[in-house]
Formats: sequence, structure tokens, C-alpha cells
Amino acid sequence: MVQPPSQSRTVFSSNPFLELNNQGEILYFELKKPQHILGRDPSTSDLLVPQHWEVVSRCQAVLCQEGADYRIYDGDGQKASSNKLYVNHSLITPKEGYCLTHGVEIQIAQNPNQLIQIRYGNPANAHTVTTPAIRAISLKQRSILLGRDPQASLQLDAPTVSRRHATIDTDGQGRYILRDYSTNGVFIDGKQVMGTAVLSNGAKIRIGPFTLVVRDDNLEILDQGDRIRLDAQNILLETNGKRRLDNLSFAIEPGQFVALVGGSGAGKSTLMRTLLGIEKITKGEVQINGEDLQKNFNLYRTQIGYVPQDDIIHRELTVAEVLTYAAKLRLPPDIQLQPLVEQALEAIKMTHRRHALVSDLSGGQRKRVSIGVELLADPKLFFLDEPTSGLDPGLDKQMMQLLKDLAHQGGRTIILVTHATANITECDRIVFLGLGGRLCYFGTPQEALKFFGVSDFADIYIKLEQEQAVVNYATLFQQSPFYQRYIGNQINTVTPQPSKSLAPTRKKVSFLQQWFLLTQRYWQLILRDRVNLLLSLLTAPIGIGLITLAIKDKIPFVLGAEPDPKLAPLALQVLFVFTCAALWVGLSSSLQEIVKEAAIYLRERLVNLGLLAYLSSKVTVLSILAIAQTLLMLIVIIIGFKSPNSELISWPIGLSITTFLTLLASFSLGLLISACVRNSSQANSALPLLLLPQIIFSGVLFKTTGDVNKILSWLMLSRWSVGAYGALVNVNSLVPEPTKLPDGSTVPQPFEPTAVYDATWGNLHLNWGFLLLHAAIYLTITFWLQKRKDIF
Ligand SMILES: Nc1ncnc2c1ncn2[C@@H]1O[C@H](COP(=O)(O)OP(=O)(O)OP(=O)(O)O)[C@@H](O)[C@H]1O
Repeated sequence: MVQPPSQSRTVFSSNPFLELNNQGEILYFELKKPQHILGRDPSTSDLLVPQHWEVVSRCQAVLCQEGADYRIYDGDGQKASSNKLYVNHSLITPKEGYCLTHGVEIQIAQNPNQLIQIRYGNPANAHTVTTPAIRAISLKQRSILLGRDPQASLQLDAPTVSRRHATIDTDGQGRYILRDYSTNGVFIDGKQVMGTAVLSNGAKIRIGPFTLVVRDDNLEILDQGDRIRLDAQNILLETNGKRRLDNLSFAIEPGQFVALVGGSGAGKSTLMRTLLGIEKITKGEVQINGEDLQKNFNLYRTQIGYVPQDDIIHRELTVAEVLTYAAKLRLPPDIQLQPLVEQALEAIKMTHRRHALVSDLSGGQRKRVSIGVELLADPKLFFLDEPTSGLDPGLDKQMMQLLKDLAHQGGRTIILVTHATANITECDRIVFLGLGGRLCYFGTPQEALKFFGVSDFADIYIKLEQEQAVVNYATLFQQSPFYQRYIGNQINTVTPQPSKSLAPTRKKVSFLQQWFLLTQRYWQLILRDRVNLLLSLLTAPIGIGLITLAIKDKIPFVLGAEPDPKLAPLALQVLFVFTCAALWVGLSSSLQEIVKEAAIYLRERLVNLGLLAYLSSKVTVLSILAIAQTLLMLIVIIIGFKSPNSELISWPIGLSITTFLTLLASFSLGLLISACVRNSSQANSALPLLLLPQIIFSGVLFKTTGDVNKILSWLMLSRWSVGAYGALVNVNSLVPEPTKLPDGSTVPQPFEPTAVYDATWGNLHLNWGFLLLHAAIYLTITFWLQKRKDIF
């Protein structure tokens, strides 16, 4: 054993060698014999590591000469070591081993906080390897730029990395200071950097898929993050005493294409959500490259693609628009979008349909566009929930081949849920679940037929129809050689170190940038549906125009020469129609707006969508619509009705403010309901239920007497809207002096003046203020409801 003074060692010997790097502590071994044993046990290991290197097993690996190089076997060549050996997160087994070539790097364990890196070198074969891209740089006395920029000191080439992602400089005290300039953030030891951070020796820096480590005065790339492994360890999920996943363990290797199959209700989608890290499990753990996925979700957020069952694209946009908006929302602003969109179109074979509206595409093509959206960020772990449902056999085959290519050519780990088994042999592994989330089989699809003793996959479903059969097969599988081969030998059994990033924080994305993009997209969606837009703009003006026909030549807002006791009630009825029209239009233009894109919202939120930006974009576009609706109503009212002599404020201005505020409050209420309901038809059904109380408790049709009625009327927008209109028109002034009878009594009036319509500034402000207050409360509750939908 040789201990070099520094980590960059000059090799004088021509023998092959191993360089072990335990979190900065370096050991160097020359390989001279036909066989070596690496471990902590002095009695057996000739490549002996110190006792405090606990990650290394007593017998960690056996190296056997093979030609000029060595083959490394995990453990003693029979039994695997505790922490296992990995090359790029793929397991090196005790049986097959792995042939080492000059420059290759393997790891003991996977978790960056505990792994030991082993570099193999063979000076004799050094010429056979192309020089790898720069993997380490010195931090000393220079300003370092990290990012996608080819001129960066250390180029980190991934779409989720900003061109100028971060810089590292030395301060006056010789400390290294990292400054974050990125869109997707920098994490140091699992914690998000907020602006700047001091780098300590051994700090692990995460930038996009890359893991870097500070060692002395150097910065090294520990992991390129281009290969992802998932280990499910004893996953148990129970809800209300019902077991949904029953102690599942298996390992999915980097670059594998894996199908989750099983009967309806077996738990496939639940398992997918668990592997994705968005389902809280009762016991067990999902590890991503050796780290607890749920606790480190933010670190991997940008590397995970997810296509849920529902489409995650807007139907009113074209294919190219969908991809461009998705790229703008998810990727750094300094990235060149066009080439990425082209690549995604190419990958999903939709270049020829780039200008087609999504609504004009077939189900399979829509699914492909959803996949394209996810491919933009080049995810290395990709989940798809029933991507082939509803496709004909030809399309099913094409889709499975497309996914297989994406896995095998792009080194992506792809996991899909499917019911279609015609092309299941395209997969590398299948997970067969039975009722109650029991694991009945895990392995290659071909061997599944052998295990179940059938020739057709459909027969497996029939065999697993009864719960008892499921229990029997689950037990049988555990005792089978398939279990040993595909699970026993493969699974990572290490309990990872407690993670430092317990609270998954989210990078604060630029509010303005997202708000602008979302507003632009929402506006475009509104403009695309011309008929709906026209109806929404014209409904209120037409309704109000019809009143002029109904009241014929009567002038409702101005006192005539003769006192008329019916004038005030008539004015109130007309104003009430203004209110109802605004309420109707405000509610109907907003009730669908959140629920109809719930799947898209959830997916985008999981990536990086800001809730405030999202809601603000809704309010912005609906406010622009409300201004247009107000202007149209104003024009019709000014033309159709003689203007009252408003003493407080000019009638057109007062009318516009009241109408706009009524629309604002009603669309805020509409958004709140849209956030509450589960689907679009529930939102539609809610409309009458929302309008009826507004009509009944407005105080126009019925007097609001009694405390309960009064409180209810305060909760109604209609009461404040009519109140404001009434104050502007000064409805009370339209009531004539009561006629006195000879006995001193007065003739009962159809309408008596009330404080609700007092033509005072105080009353007008009160009504406007309450409309604003309603809007603010509804929007705050909407925000809270949406926040509650967050998985973390
Ligand atoms: N949120 C939930 N709370 C409680 N139970 C649930 C929940 N979601 C699903 N389940 C139950 O868990 C079981 C598995 O559901 P899951 O949707 O994962 O099955 P699946 O195999 O994907 O079914 P399918 O093929 O029909 O989509 C079912 O019995 C389902 O009723």
C-alpha cells in the first residue's frame, strides 16, 4: 500500500493500480499478482484499507487478472458485499464481475455522502482511452464559472443547468464563496443555496444532474448524474388499514426499461407514484442512486420525467407551442429553445405535425406530445402511466419501441404502467403485482411465462384473479431462483446515512418571468376559443339590452315630471339585472379555469411552477376580460338608459368601477370553486347553486329582515353590487313623498328608502370595499386550496 502525499499522483510504475478515494482520503494500490483481495480483513486482504473505512466490507472485492487488465468481482466472488460495487450506478455482481479498463471509475456504495470512489489505471493501456472531459479543476486563486457555457471553467452540459449557473471566488480570508445565478438552483450538502454560500472541504455540490465535491483546493465531478438507479426496499403502504403495497423490494438498474403490470386495482399506479417519490409510504424506502428519494426529491426534481394518465398539455395550442411554453417554463431562460424543441419533436416523431392543434391529434399522438414535453429537460428517470392505453396494436408497438429506444440509446431508466402485454417483451424487466400490492414476479418478461407456466401473458392475469392465488404466487416467487437472481443478488440492502436535506425546499423561481409566460399562454388559450370568448363578452350586454325592450319607454333612473311610486322599484330591478349579468359572466368565465387543467398544473407544480405566479396569471387575464366586459356593458347602458344625475361621481365612471368590482369578486369566487371541485362537470353543476343565494339574499326580491338574513346578505356579492349601483343612482331619491290620507296615515309605498342605497361617499366606499374584500378572501382561500394539493 502506498499513501501518496496528495490526491493527484504521478505514477512511475507500469503496473495497473487502484486509487481509492474515501471522501478525500486517498489510498493507492499497485496490482502485481494474478489475484488480489480488497477489504478490511487483514487475514485475507492484500489490498488492506484502514479499519475506520467502514463502508468497505471485510472482503469487499476480488480482482483477477484477465489479459493485461483485471476483472473485479463483488464480495468474495460468491457472496455480495454489504455496500456493493457499482459502475455508473449499475451493480457489479459477485458472479459476472466487471472488466476494468484504464481510467474507469467504480464506487463502493452509491450515496455521495458515504461512497468510496475507486479509479483503475493501467499505464500499459493508457493510450486506449480517449481523454475524458475535464472532471476536476483547481479552485486556487481564480474565479471559477460553472455552467452550460462552453467557456465555463467547468462545463456542465445539461438543459437544466444555466449557461452561467454559479461562480466560485476566494474571499479576503481565503475561503471559497459560491454564488448562485441559476434558474434551477444549487444545493450544498442537500441544502438550497440562497444567494451565496461558503464552501467547506468535502462539501457536495449539486447542480442539475451533476454532483461535485470540494477536495482540498480542487473541485471534482463526483457523478455526472446521467445514469439513475432505483432501489425499492421493503415498501409498505397502508391507507385506513388497507394494505396497498405489501413489502415490495426490487432494484431497477440504470438504462432499464421496466413495466409495472397486474390486474386492475393491484396497485400499479400506487407503486409508480411511490417510485416517483410523490406517495407517502408507511414503511420502507425508495432509494435513488443510494439516497432516500422522498427526502432528496428536490435534488432530483429536474431529472425526473413523469407522464401521468391524463394529458398534461393544453388542447387549444399547437404541438410546437406546447413544447415551447413547456421549455420556457422548465428550463433556464438563457437556453436556446429551438434546437431543444426540434430534438423533442424528432424523438417523438412528430416533426411533421408541429403546427397541428393538439385537439386535432389522435390519442396516441397526444400521448407522444406529453412525452415530448418531458423529454425537453432530458430526464434520466422517466415514468409513464399507461402511455399506450387506447392505442391500436400498431401504435402500441410503435410506442413501446420508442420508449425502449429512449431507454437504451439515451441511457434513461424508464418505468411504465401498462395493461397492454402484446409488446411487453420489449421491456428489460416486468414487475407483476397481484391484489393487495403483492409482488408476484420480478424479472425478464420471457421468464415470467416460465415462472407462471403459461404461454400467453393474458393467462397470468387469469391465474392471479383470486386473492389466495396471489398469496401463493407471491410466496412461490420468493422461493424461486428468479427471486434470487433478480432481487436477492441485485438489491441494495444498505441503510443510508441520515440525509441532511430533510425539508425539501424549492428554489424560488422568478415570479415575474413565470407570471409573464403563464399570462401569455393563458391569453393565447382564451383567444383560441373564439366562440367562447365572444359569448363571454356579449352575454351581459345582450342581457342588459333586452331590458330596454322589456321596460319599453320607461326611464328608470331619472325622476319624471310626475312623482311615480313604481319608479324606484323599477330602477332597482334594472340595477339588479346589471348585478346578475356581471355575476353570471364572472362566474361562468372562471369556474372551469383551474379544474380543467388540474393534471397540467400538478405536473408543472412538481417541476417548478410558482403558485403565486400561476394564480396571478389567472387574475390578470380574467381582469383584462372583466375590463372588456365592463366597457361593453357600459356602452349598452349609456346608450340604452338615460343617465341618472349622480351627485357623488360621474355615472359612467361609477358604473364602470361597480361593474368591474362585481366581475372581479365573482370571478374570484369562480376560481375558488374551480379549485375545490374534482372535475369540470362538478364545476358546471355548481353554477346554479352559487347564483340562487345571490338572487335570494340580494335584498331586492325579498327584504332582508332578521339577523340571519342580514348576515347571509352580507356574504352575497349581489348585496354589495346592487348597493353600490343603488347609491350611484340614488334610488332613495326616486321615491316620492308618501301620500297622506285625511286620517293622518300614509299610503303604503311599494319601496321605502333604505340606508343600503344611501347616496353618500361612505356608503359607496363601503359597498366597493366589501366587493374587494370578498375578492381578496376568495383568492386567498383559492391559494390555500391549491397549496394543499402540493405533494410536499
Ligand atoms: N388515495 C387512495 N387512498 C386509498 N386507497 C386508494 C387510493 N388510491 C388508490 N387506492 C386503492 O389502492 C388500490 C390500488 O389502486 P391503483 O390505482 O394503484 O391500482 P392500479 O393497479 O393502477 O389499477 P388500474 O389498473 O385499474 O388503474 C385500489 O384498491 C384503489 O382503490
